[in-house]
Amino acid sequence: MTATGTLLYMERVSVSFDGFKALNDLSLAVAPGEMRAIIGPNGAGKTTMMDVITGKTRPDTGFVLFDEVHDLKGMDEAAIANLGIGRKFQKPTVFESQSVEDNFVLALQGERGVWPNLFGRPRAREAERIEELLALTRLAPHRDTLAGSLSHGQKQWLEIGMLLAQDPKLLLVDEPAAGMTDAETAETAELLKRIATTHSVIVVEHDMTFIRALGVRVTVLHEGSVLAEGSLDHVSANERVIEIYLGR
Ligand SMILES: Nc1ncnc2c1ncn2[C@@H]1O[C@H](COP(=O)(O)OP(=O)(O)OP(=O)(O)O)[C@@H](O)[C@H]1O
Repeated sequence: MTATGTLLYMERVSVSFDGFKALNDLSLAVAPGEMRAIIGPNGAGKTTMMDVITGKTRPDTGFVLFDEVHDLKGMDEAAIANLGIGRKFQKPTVFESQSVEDNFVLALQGERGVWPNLFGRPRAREAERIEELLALTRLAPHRDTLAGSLSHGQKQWLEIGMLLAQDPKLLLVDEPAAGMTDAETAETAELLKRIATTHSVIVVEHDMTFIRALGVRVTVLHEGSVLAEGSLDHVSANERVIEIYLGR
């Protein structure tokens, strides 16, 4: 593998916790404009991998390069976020007492504080971006609804939209379908597919119906390394993948 032409490039990354290797020589490359699904049994290292990319955990060894030139290993979480890496954690964290639209206003104007945001008139470009985000997330009919009154699925879509307000080059999404109804899960797959037309996305998920709906390249992690990679059909036919999933 080489870093040329990649947006994210990890080479032989290892992370140990008290001698236990959560990541063990992990190598992974994601291309610009690619959506990649990461699967693997509990404890495979999926969360640790996301923590390394976002600077929450420092690798003991290996390279992590963003956009070919930025060495993420030496950067803190804020600097990595500023490079254009956004992360959506499993639990939604929206401003429950604000409307959907005002959540987008706050996300767009993040650093400037709440008062000018909510009481000043949004400028033309901001108003346009809000309409785009409402359309993308299909939340336009709920623009005046308080975020706290949304369904679990709608809150997740709102938060994903809020992350996009910062226009990250790479969006990391952690188990978006957890706790969702089947209809919400299908809608979430469609949302990520729309997002992936203009952003790179890495999504960690256990729900195979959701992974199939995404229709993207899948990386299977096991014991901190890549066990298999390819289409869902390709990795599902792999003997070792079948063994670890069926516990044989
Ligand atoms: N801070 C930590 N200290 C000690 N061990 C840790 C720490 N973080 C993770 N681990 C261990 O590292 C291994 C990998 O954990 P990780 O959370 O990355 O797996 P995962 O694939 O995300 O699992 P899950 O699907 O259950 O979320 C696990 O055995 C876990 O117990």
